[in-house]
Amino acid sequence: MENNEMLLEITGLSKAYGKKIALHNVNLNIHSGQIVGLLGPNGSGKTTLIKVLNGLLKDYDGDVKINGNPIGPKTKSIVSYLPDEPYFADWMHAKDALSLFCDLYEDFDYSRALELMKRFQLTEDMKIKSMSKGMKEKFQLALVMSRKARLIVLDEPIGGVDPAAREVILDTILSNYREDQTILIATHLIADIERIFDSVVFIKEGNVVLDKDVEAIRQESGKSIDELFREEFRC
Ligand SMILES: Nc1ncnc2c1ncn2[C@@H]1O[C@H](COP(=O)(O)OP(=O)(O)OP(=O)(O)O)[C@@H](O)[C@H]1O
Repeated sequence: MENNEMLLEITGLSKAYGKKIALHNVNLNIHSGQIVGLLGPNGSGKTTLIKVLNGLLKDYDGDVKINGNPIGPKTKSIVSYLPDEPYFADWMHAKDALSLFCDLYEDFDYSRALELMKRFQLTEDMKIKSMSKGMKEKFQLALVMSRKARLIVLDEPIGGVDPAAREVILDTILSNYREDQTILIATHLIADIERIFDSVVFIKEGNVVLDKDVEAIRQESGKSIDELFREEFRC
């Protein structure tokens, strides 16, 4: 589905927390219309990179542009972010969170959110507090995927759901993204998710060590992404 427009341009990105270097001179370009896996072991810098893209971390070195704009209000309005933990208050009902998204994001498509919720067997009158971990994940994913954002960033989107529900979620991601969108997915569940990746980025101790098309990897190495990852990161 890739089109040639460059959506994300990262040049010389470095970020340290005190003495700890989390990202080291990262260079990365990502085109529109792809699903990209951001893969690396614990502490390799994935969340730090995601936070930079979302405008949540500002004190970094280097240059980051999304759709030609430096990180700021313009990019925030075109990035839809699923964090790896629940972010709605327990007192809310699903319909309150839907209204919140409607107020916050001009590009939010309410009817699409309802469609996705239906697919996930969730209803507007459900209370967030009474949802299981997996139900909360599905609900948040339905909201995040219902923005017509250019970049959708999903941090561990299927960590809390059972294997059957994982398949439904992956099919939903595949069938709901458009050509002008890019989806960046950080995950440890590589074997489960790799079927939907167009390309992958391996990150190791803050460095990008691989940035490649999945088809090329499979053809050149004869390996799955999961196998390649295990080889690269074996201790
Ligand atoms: N707020 C912080 N203060 C200090 N160090 C931090 C902070 N956040 C992250 N780090 C450090 O930066 C490095 C990268 O962390 P990051 O959370 O980006 O990794 P990650 O790849 O997302 O890990 P995981 O897969 O476990 O979520 C780690 O060494 C981590 O300890």
